Amino acid sequence: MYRPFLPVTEQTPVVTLREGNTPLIPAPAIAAEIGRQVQVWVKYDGLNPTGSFKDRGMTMAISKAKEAGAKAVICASTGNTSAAAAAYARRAGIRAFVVIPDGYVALGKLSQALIYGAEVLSIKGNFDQALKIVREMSEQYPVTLVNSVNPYRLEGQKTAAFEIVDVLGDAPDWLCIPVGNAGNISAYWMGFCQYHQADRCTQLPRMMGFQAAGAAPLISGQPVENPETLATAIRIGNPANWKKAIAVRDASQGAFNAVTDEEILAAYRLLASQEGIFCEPASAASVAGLLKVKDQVPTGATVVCVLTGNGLKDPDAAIAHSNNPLKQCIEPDIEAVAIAMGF
Ligand SMILES: N[C@@H](CCOP(=O)(O)O)C(=O)O
Repeated sequence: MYRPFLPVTEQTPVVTLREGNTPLIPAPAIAAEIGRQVQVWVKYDGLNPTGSFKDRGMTMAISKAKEAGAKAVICASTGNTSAAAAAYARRAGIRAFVVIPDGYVALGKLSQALIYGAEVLSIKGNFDQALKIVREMSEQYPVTLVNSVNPYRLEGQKTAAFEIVDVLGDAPDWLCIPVGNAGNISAYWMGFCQYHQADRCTQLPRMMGFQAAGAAPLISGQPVENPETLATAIRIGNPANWKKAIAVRDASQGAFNAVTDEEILAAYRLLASQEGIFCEPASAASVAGLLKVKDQVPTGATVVCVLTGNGLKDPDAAIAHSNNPLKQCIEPDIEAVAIAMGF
């Protein structure tokens, strides 16, 4: 459907798992927190084949790598990129190497990379150090880099913007999005701009980017040497797409803000308990950010919050931060269960 907007030809061996076409879901509970007839939607990209938005970019990056004859791909990852790279490389019959920060990749993501057959190397360092290594590796060895510095990644990821316009009939007034390595905000903007040029929408959104307070280089203006946040997907201190993201913010008259881990967790719980939507913690930064700046939302505005990854990616976070304690060790009879249920 979006082929005319993508750099593919008849010769491109398209490697796909039928990614994209994810739901744009109304979020009335979040809208009620803001009031003033503001409409809030969430773009739930956690419903992609490997559970995150990375699949949109990886179908393009791996297809183009295969077209160019690559035999191996490499990425640094906080988890989602590694899962997507591993799955699409397997589908293409290409080797995948992933370099991850030891101890900071959520369980679901690590298990995905392993079961898809990636060769996983965990370093005693953070994501920024891992990215530096894989960039150098791709310059010195026959491996194609599939992080978001690969331009085909952003080409694929821009399709999420097309889908939003196709559902809403126009671009939203605001797009709220988590910012880690800052590729996705750049991809969305490219998508909105291309659709605008093609007369598919009449306006462009303000791009509102949100980083975790402990990993907020785009807000402080300085790289963060030791980024820290429970939102491990955006635990990045020196984003590869830094300059692009600043250009997007300025061109869209948008803004970047930081949200604390407590604000992220409050939004994470709100999404699950009020909207029935289970995303990973980093995804909830978009909603946490919207709620933080809610007084700035124009009356009657349409706002889309991007939810980048599925909650099942990080089951430890859900168990640790749920308000609902597990009622354990109940005797196996109906009376004991009824009492535990409060009847
Ligand atoms: N959160 C990311 C970090 C790498 O981002 P990328 O978009 O440059 O691949 C991940 O999932 O690894």
